[in-house]
Amino acid sequence: MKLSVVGSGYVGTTIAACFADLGHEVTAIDIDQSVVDSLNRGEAAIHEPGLDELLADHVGDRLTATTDYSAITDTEVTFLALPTPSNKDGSIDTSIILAAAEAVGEALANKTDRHLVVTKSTVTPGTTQTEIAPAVREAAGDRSKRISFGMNPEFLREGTAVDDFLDPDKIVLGTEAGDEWGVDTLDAVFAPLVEQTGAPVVRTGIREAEMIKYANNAFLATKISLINELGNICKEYGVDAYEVADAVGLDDRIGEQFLRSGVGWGGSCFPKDVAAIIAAARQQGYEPELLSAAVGVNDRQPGRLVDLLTSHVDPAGKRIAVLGLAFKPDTDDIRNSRAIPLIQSLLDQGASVVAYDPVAADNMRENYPDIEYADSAAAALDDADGALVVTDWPEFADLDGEFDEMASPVVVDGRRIIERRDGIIYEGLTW
Ligand SMILES: NC(=O)C1=CN([C@@H]2O[C@H](COP(=O)(O)OP(=O)(O)OC[C@H]3O[C@@H](n4cnc5c(N)ncnc54)[C@H](O)[C@@H]3O)[C@@H](O)[C@H]2O)C=CC1
Ligand SMILES: O=C(O)[C@H]1O[C@H](OP(=O)(O)OP(=O)(O)OC[C@H]2O[C@@H](n3ccc(=O)[nH]c3=O)[C@H](O)[C@@H]2O)[C@H](O)[C@@H](O)[C@@H]1O
Repeated sequence: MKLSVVGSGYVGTTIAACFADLGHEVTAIDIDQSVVDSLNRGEAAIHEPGLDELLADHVGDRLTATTDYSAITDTEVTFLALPTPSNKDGSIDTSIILAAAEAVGEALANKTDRHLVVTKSTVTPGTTQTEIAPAVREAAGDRSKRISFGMNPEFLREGTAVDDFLDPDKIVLGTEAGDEWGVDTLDAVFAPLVEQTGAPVVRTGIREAEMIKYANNAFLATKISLINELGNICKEYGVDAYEVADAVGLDDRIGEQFLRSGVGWGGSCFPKDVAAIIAAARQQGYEPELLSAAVGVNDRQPGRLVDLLTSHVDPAGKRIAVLGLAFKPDTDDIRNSRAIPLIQSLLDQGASVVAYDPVAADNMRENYPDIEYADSAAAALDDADGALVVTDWPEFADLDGEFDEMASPVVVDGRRIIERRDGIIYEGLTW
């Protein structure tokens, strides 16, 4: 099939490359010329394992990128993979996706055949039908009756995006009631993936599909906050939260995943999506107490990490190493990284911060141009009076003699990645 994907960020680039890999002909559309140029060279503008290999296989053949929306008219289905950032009150800002929807509608005004527009972005229940569809339809004018709408939430994780997309736990396809053509068309897009993986397909309504995405992320974020709360209690007792979580996770009803306690959840989605569903619930007149508490626990964890450091060393005027800047390993994404409140708190207390991350330093430099960025964990630790471990990059597990070079070897681990060892003062956040 011929598909177009509007927005070539983490989700758009991944799904465009994966759809091409599944045999579809894909046109990626982005407003940013440099993103388009980079894609057409076969290079992703983002760091995501396996993506460049897929691009190398398919760019110039089944995958091309352009800034020209008119390319949509030559495709059957358009996926909208645009950002849906937070407004101040936590609700989603739909201005970017609506601008794209309008541009899609303008292009479709020149198409005679039927077309399916699918929301891939995370949007609160009702957004596709009450905002996106009207924006497309108004711009498409007379042709608007030939346009169907769908919602296909994305569950991929950054760092494992390609594997997650090509081996999903589930595929959720939301369409409008009675729109058989829409159902069949969306089914056809995913048929090669279903054939390849046997993944279960959930066929549902558009609002249900929108809500499933929020329920999924709210559940996972709350699960982490719950294990963090329990971990904080474990720390008070001197009990190892990881031993507790390992045992608790053996209960099939709980499951072993997402029970790693520590400095909390960051990234572009959990914070934004939990805030959005809280705001949306409030708009409906419901006050979601548990989700607000999950955010509260998460917001508190970085402060607890700094408190553990200050219980051993006063950061004022001291050189403090921050190991890990990305919100999780295998990505250069620093959006809502726990490193941000940590660095800020250290600077507020007068510390001289030296940060290290294998791939995310350049992104953090935009937020904090004036702190020192080391080329290696060893260089960051050299002569440091304390170290905070923020991201569980596997290379940190190999650190050993590097700690001997610290001026005062206080290591506070927010991710359980460093081994407790002789010669260092080691504090785990929840163990
Ligand atoms: N990042 C992730 O892991 C996941 C994100 N999502 C959701 O997917 C959506 C997209 O997120 P990301 O891919 O992370 O965003 P992103 O910020 O990485 O990429 C967005 C892209 O859209 C482009 N763009 C902006 N305005 C445009 C326009 N009018 N026309 C064409 N292109 C335009 C930008 O230049 C950028 O390349 C969001 O709703 C997010 O919540 C869902 C699952 C996973
Ligand atoms: O909607 C999204 O964008 C995506 O959000 C998350 O994916 P992602 O944010 O890429 O990363 P995760 O692996 O879920 O980690 C999120 C945060 O939780 C933290 N985390 C994760 C697991 C855990 O046990 N403990 C923990 O603190 C990570 O360090 C990270 O800061 C979801 O896992 C994806 O299913 C979803 O598609």
